[in-house]
Amino acid sequence: MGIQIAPSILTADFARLADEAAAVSNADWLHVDVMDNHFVPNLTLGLPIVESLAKAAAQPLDCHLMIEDPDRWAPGYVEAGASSVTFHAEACRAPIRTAREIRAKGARAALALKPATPIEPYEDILAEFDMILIMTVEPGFGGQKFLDVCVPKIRRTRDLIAKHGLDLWIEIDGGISTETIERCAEAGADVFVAGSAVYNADDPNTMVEKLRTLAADVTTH
Ligand SMILES: O=C(CO)[C@H](O)[C@H](O)COP(=O)(O)O
Repeated sequence: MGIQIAPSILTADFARLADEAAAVSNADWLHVDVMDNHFVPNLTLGLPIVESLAKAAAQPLDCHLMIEDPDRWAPGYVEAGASSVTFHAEACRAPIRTAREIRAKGARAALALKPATPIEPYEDILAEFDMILIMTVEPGFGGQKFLDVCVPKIRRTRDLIAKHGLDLWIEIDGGISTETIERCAEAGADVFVAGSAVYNADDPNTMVEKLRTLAADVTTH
């Protein structure tokens, strides 16, 4: 699939979401951060807005659930129109069942890891997923500083995927900019979430292309 850029609408104007989606028309995905004020200390949006955005946006929706009890809610996001649904390892009670439900409904299933959560305990269930999302900030807010300490986990995840001969994408989320994207791409990431770097840029579409080029130039896997 190559390098993919997923602008996060967390930094967009929530009153103009359709226009904000159109402003990143050359992005591969629209990244939608669903926060419940329990799993993370912030509250954003839920199923009704995802359902409307799925109809209004040209890009497929990449829904990142930062919520408690994703086992209950995740399949509903596929029904609402998400093409990829990510839930957190730290919040999920039945990751295999939930991933299978997401896939059975026709979307890609992804497992997210907070910065202090290792990938190794999930090695045996990697094949249940289409993507691993590695957080490079503590989840909850846009505009935070990239955590360099997460980069070795990207490399270890890429090695585990190769060891098992799988075809998973690795998505990176948090503090991604022209300053930080190359070290993540070098380590093996291929899907890049960027909120403030894209939506605070003078021209969001130009920034999407700049990020894509920087990552593609250093990708080796
Ligand atoms: O999941 C998130 C926060 O929990 C956001 O997607 C992420 O932080 C993107 O924002 P930025 O690129 O500004 O860091």
